[in-house]
Amino acid sequence: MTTHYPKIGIRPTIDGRRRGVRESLEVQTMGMAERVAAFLQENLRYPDGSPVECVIADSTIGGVKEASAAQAKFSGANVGVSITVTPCWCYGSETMDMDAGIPHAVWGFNGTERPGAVYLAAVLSAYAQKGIPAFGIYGEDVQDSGSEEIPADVQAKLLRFAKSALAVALMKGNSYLSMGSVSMGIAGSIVNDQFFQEYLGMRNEYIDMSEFVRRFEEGIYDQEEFARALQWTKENCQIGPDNNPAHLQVSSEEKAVQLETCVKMALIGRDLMIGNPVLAELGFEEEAQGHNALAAGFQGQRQWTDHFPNGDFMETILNSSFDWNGKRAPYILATENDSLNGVTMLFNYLLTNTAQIFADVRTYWSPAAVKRVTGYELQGEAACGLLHLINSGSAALDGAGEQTRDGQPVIKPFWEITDEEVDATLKATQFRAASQEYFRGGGFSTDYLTKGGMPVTMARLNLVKGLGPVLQLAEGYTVELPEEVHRTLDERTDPTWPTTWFAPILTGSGSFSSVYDVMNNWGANHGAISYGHIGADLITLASMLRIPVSMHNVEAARIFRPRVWSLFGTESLEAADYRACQSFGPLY
Ligand SMILES: C[C@H](O)[C@@H](O)[C@@H](O)C(=O)CO
Ligand SMILES: [Mn+2]
Repeated sequence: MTTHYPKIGIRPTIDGRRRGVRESLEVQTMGMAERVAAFLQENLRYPDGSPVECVIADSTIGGVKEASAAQAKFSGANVGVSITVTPCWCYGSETMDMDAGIPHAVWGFNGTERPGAVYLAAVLSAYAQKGIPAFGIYGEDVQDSGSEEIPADVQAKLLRFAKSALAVALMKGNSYLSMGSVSMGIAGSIVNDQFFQEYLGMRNEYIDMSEFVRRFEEGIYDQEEFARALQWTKENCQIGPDNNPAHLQVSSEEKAVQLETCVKMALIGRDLMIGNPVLAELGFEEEAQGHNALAAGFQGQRQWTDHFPNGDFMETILNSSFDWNGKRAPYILATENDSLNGVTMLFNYLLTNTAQIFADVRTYWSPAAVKRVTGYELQGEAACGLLHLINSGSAALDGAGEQTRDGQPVIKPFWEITDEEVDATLKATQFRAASQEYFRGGGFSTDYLTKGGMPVTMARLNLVKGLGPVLQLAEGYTVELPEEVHRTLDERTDPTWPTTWFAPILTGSGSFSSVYDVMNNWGANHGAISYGHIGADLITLASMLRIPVSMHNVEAARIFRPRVWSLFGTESLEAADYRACQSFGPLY
């Protein structure tokens, strides 16, 4: 994984006319750039928790010579995001950033002394004409020329743009690693390399699951870390009751061996993704390199799980914000090698720096069906029905909701999580013998119940022949049911798997007319669930990648796409989005 993170390039553009105009604007223009840089550095962080870095052009940009000097500086500094700021008129196509491979935004100061908005409109039309979509940022209220303030509405747009643009930049050049191949015919695990290459700028790497066996047998893992990891697991991960019928339960000796295999798998899966210098010390220089994977998927079912312990422990631990080495950034690992859900998890993660829940979108429970089965009347956020999100596999432990902010359950970036929250999460989780009928090789599934009341967003990427990738998302809340109601519903499925009860927010139209409609329009068997209402960020990110959004419940006021999208129509934003994405085509 690339550790030299991409930077945000800031370009102060200016009216090139000397002998009065340019001179009078130098301080204000460069000041805008400096204040935007400081603002972004204060508010955005890279996946390792360090503040994002901005690079400001050496001079204000009044013409093409200075534009290319800025370009040269940026290309030597790994700039992956471009923000142009100006309080005044500048020469549109002469000052614009022409790098078509990165996201662009322009903030035109809303003032009266100088025409920043006129430049904004002029340069955005140049971007439109040249096929380089750019985001326009224009404050709603007029500011005085001396104002050093970044108004709240401008701040919100700068953050939404920069967060999404950094996600684009962070993906570029990294890999998705398939560990195994297609799981049980799941289309998302028929990995489409064209999609990764053209839409995400990512490479596809592949290994056969037999590589795990080779590493077990030849001892290609850090033995010291393995001993430490196993001990930590035994001390911290509670083994819950075995739910298998008596004749299928395996002995405790056999379970102990399975647990060792599960822990080894976690070490090996991580090493395959990002490499491990210790392997070089053991004489395995090639293996020490890893696959530069920012995300991965593990096939598991069936060739692996019919014989070996399942991937649940590995998937859960790697996706979580901590392990035996302490708190750390999650690794993004999809169950069943569902690469499209893996990429959705990656989007969610890069926008939030938080661990993700991977789940089957298993059951729509109507109020009537819940009432019939339990006698309970669904209420509150759940009054119109619920989705049961549950899966063997990749739900991060963080999904239990045992972290808090202002007394409310949350999922935080790893650097904000306390030791007490790690403990509470482990105490809220059981590792339960895998269902032997499904998993003949055994293993342990992660069992927790997500705390209610968390704002979350469920998203999913789909591929459609002739159309390409399409994103769908639903903002909503996690729900806490009365204990016996949960138990009755959970026991009808597989109670050894983690459950999240999800109530999407309804808008009364389209796919959000009812909870049933949300379920009925979901594109595949999985969803990626993130803490927070991040639908607007996902929409912005999708537009940068030219991925249309087929269903969402985000109000129009929060939707922020490149300005040129409005030239594809403003009456139906959804239709305009499809036309714009099709017209521009994939980013790479
Ligand atoms: C055990 C089963 O095969 C599950 O893994 C199955 O329901 C899925 O998760 C399919 O995505
Ligand atoms: Mn599944």
